[in-house]
Order: sequence, then structure tokens, then C-alpha cells
Amino acid sequence: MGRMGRVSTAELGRYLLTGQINRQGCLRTRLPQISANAAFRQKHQTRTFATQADTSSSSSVPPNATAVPVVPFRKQQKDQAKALKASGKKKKKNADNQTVPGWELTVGIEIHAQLNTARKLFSPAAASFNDTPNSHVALFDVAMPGSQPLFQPATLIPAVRAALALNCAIQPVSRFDRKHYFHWDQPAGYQITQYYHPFARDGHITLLARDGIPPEDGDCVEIGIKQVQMEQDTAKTTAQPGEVQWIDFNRVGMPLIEIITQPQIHHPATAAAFVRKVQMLLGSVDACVSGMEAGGLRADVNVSVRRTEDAATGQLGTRTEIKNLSSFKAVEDAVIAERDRQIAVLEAGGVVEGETRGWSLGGTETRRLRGKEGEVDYRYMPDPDLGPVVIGEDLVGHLASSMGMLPDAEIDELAEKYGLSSKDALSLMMLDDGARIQYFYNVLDALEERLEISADAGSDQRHALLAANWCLHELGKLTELASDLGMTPEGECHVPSSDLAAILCHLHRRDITARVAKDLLWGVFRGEIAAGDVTQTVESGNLWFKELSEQEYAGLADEVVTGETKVLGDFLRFKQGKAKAYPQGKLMFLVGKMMRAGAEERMDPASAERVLRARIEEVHLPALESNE
Ligand SMILES: Nc1ncnc2c1ncn2[C@@H]1O[C@H](COP(=O)(O)OP(=O)(O)OP(=O)(O)O)[C@@H](O)[C@H]1O
Ligand SMILES: [Mg+2]
Ligand SMILES: [Mg+2]
Repeated sequence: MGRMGRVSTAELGRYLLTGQINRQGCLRTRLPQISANAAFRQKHQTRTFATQADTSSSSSVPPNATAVPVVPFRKQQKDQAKALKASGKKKKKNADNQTVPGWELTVGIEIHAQLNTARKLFSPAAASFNDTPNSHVALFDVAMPGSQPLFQPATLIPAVRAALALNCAIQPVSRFDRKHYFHWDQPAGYQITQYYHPFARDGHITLLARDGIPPEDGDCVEIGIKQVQMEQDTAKTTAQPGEVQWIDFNRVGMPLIEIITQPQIHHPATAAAFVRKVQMLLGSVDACVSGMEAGGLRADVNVSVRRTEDAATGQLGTRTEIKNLSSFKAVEDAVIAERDRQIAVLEAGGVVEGETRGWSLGGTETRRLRGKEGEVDYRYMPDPDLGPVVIGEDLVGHLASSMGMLPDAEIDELAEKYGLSSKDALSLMMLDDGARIQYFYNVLDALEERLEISADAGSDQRHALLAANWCLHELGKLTELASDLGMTPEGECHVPSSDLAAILCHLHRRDITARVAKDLLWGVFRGEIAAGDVTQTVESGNLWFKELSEQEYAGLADEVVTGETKVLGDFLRFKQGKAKAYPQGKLMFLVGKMMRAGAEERMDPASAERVLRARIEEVHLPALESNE
């Protein structure tokens, strides 16, 4: 399809009859599959397990690992950052770059988020992600003459939930307008949107320090939300070499909400924190199931600057808008770059022009896309085919009362109940588009069942903290490689929650060592241990933890201390008050020696450390002193 050309009606007709235009190529790029197995083994020398179920060649690869060939977005970004560094254009660290003396930054954000619905906004075609291109298209979606919009009321459910999570007032009556502009991704030549009569207004969210706002913003900052409106998404286009664009009309007409903030953000990190928090809020009320990484959320940032002494006038500087940012980091980086560009223009005596600009991932500057917003006449007009949207108080009341706990309350609860740091709690909630926390709850349920602990019994929640740490950190290690956990929104992945619970149950009871537990995790992940077979694997591999006795530990401790007079001297100096800090490093050095000297599968590093420390204090130091 040529550049800037509208899709001809004839061509669309051909598509509708045969389903055959531009089917190919709209899929995400597929890179050669990386052998998860080989790379894991290289990186982590872990125990391997013979596959229980069968011995066919594919058995050691996790069931879905082959279906995840895409290089994770995070890794792409890391690579780009690396390349940038290597090219010598080293940037100032963002943390030190939140303010410019003499200038005030103002940012307002528009977020477009795909709603979690079964149908498109005005047609009964399925709203589905990543399906065969052009397979969910109704006549109306491609503006076939004679087709009419059919508002799908069910789309209001996630929309209203989202607006409630953003503390908005739901409007009893809202209306749809046509906003005209011509682009190949929009067959009708206009987008149906609610700009002038949105369904929700006057909201706000509160950003806390833990959300990542910079110290300049204090403990918390409230960002006003001007309005939330429903609108149609455009088709997805993929640029091809030779000025060709591939178009996927599956996305056209998908229901979006646009969230528009007041211009109340004054630091780059706050802009990123805002978008991150909105994503988390929308996910937590099930309004949106796919985040920025998956393209379900896109942000436009509006940036202006003014001299500090002009702040009293109440007049903001001229804004420019940077469209279509697709990561939190891009939001922060683009705001910094645009702020600095505008300041440079003004300091050189120029004027900032209102314009739309673009940003490339990993870039260092924004670039002009088109001129003054005011020059574009969208010719807004009420859509004559659509009546007003009337939202009843009963619906709003029902959705408000069935919404469940919002993220801030949940983070506080995770911290209070299980002793998680709020940083870890936040990470659990953000990972896998919100599915990781569900996985944690699944693991915790299964673990409590095995340990026969009732969910709210007593204050001893060490098992929950253990589960949280594994769901976050040990699972995180599995994904360090360009591989995927295959996490579903229901909180299940290549490591079934019941199997992780089995591993953690044995670990919690000290039936196995942490080392063995980690090996089991890798075994389950690689498919070498079939679902439900954890305990059997421990049994058949004779991996149970038969811990050394106290005497045996003591014997090993004495063995490794022998001849270490210099090291013992450090402990003595501490004992005699000649050194301030306990020589913990030296202690761990000796623990390491102990672990190597004994049978690893029979030793717990914590027990080794405890006995060693006692032996040094009670036996070896007194001996040393009496020798002096
Ligand atoms: N001087 C300013 N500096 C920074 N941000 C501003 C300024 N004036 C307005 N904004 C912000 O710009 C955004 C304007 O978004 P809005 O959707 O209302 O208009 P638009 O950008 O013209 O529309 P669209 O991009 O959807 O066609 C808001 O978030 C608002 O807070
Ligand atoms: Mg807008
Ligand atoms: Mg805008």
C-alpha cells in the first residue's frame, strides 16, 4: 500500500469478500528461536533432571518456550541504551536532571488505553490482540458505504471502572463527535470520540514517593485529571521497506479511553511515575489487560517551560506535544529532551512554536512532525448516527462497590501482613502486566494448603515472605535470559503455582536446601520435572536434606579455623574493642570454606554460620587469648 494513500473501496471490498489483502506481515517480527536450554546451562551450572514423562527430543523445553521468540522490550531498550553509551553520547543521569535553575517545567499527559472488552466500540467484531491480521473486521470498521455504528454498551463497564479508579465524576450523559483527519489508518476519514462531552471528568490520582516521584515533589503529589473520554482506535500500520505500509484493521474501532491530565506535572520523573501508576490502576480494576510493553497503553506528553519569575503571571509557556511514547523511560527521556530544547530556543532569544513532535526509542532529541496544533481543523461535529450515552447511577454504584482493593491499599497490606518492602510489593504488582501478583496469591494459597496454615492465622508470615521472594527474585532469574515465563492473566506460567508451592513447602520445612530448591525450580521451568512431580523427584534423586548434627558442624568449623591465625586475630581485635565492626566478611569466608569441606547437600549455610560463630567465640578466641 503506497504512502499516504487511502485504501480504495475496491480493495476493501476485495478484502471483505476474500479476506486476502495484506494478511502477511502484520504479525510481530519473529526472531530465530533461542535455545533456552543451552543458554541456561551455560549461564547457570544447575543440576539437570531426567525428564519423567518421556524422552523425546523436545521434552526439556518448557511447553510454551518455543512460542516466545520475541526479544523482550526491556532487553531491546537496554541494548539501545548500551549502543548509545558506546557511541560516546553519554547522557546526564535522569535522577540528577529533574530541574533546571531559573526555569519551570510543565507537563500535561494524554494516555490512550485499550479497554478490556470482547467487542469493538461500534461493531460486534471481536476486539482481540495479536490475532491473524485483518481477521476481525466488520463492515462498519472499514467504513463500507451504508454501514452504521452499533454502540456496544458492554464497553462501558471497563471504561467506567477505569474512570472510578481515577477518582472521576461519571457524567450521566455523554456524546460522540466525529473528529476529521485523513490518514490510511482510519478508513472513515474521521475518528469517533467524546472530546467535548466526555463520560468522566474532574478526577485525580496521588503519586507517592514509592511510585518514583523525585525528592523535589516531596512525599506525595496530586495530579488532576481533566477528563476521560471513549474513542475509537485506528488501524495498526507497520512500515515496510520501499515506502510500503502494511495495515491491520483488527485494531480499527477497538475501544480506547483517552485520559487527559491537567498541566500539573513539573518534573520528568513525575511524568513517568504518573503513566506507570495509571497503568497499574487500570490493570487492577481489569479495565485494561495489556500495558505499555505490549502496546496496550500509549502516552502523548505536552511540554512547556517558563522562567521562574514568570510563574506568578499564571500564564504557561507554549506547549509542544510529543506523540506516541511507548515506555515509561521514553516518557521521562522525551520530557527532558524537549524541556532542554525549549530552554535553549528561549535562551537564544527565539520563540517556542506549538507543534507536534516525535521521539525514537533510545534517542536524545525530539523531532518535529507537524506544525501548530491550531492549524489543524478537525471539523468536530456530532455524529448523526449515534445518540447520547446515558449512564445510570445504578451501574456506577454497582461498579464502584464491586471494584475490589486498589493498588495503594494492596501495597500497604502486602507490607503490613507479610513484611514485604513496599518496593518489592510494588514490583510484584507491576510485573507481567499485573499477573505476577496473581501468581503470588496462587502460590501462597497452595503453600498454605500444604502447610495446613489458614490464611489469616497468627502473625508468623515467614512462609508468605518466602513465597513473595521466590515469585519476585528467583522467578526473575529465570527471565534474565531472553526467555519468557509464559505468564497468563490468571497467574499461571511455565512453573505451575502448585509446583512452586511444593518446592517452597519442602524448603520452608527445611526438608531440602535452598540450592536444591533452586535446581528444582529450573527443572520444572525447563520441563524436566513434569507437573506434580516435585516431591517424587526429590525422593528418587535422594535430595532430602539430612542435616549434619551440631557436633558434625562443630568438627568442620574447627577444621577450617585451623591455621587461620591471622583471620582469628581480626575476631579477637573486635572482641577486645580494638576494631569497631564485626568481621562479617571474614566469617563468611570461613563459612565458604566449611561449605566446601562438608557434603553440600547436608549443610545449611545459616547453621554453618551459627555454629562457626559460636565455636570461634567460645573455643578459638579464648585459646588464642591464653596463648598471648
Ligand atoms: N502550556 C502547557 N504546558 C504543558 N501542558 C499543557 C499546556 N497546556 C495544556 N497542556 C496539556 O496538554 C494536554 C492537551 O490535551 P487535549 O487532549 O486536551 O488536547 P490536544 O492535545 O489538542 O488533543 P489531541 O492530541 O487529542 O488531538 C492536556 O494534558 C493539558 O494538560
Ligand atoms: Mg487529546
Ligand atoms: Mg494531544
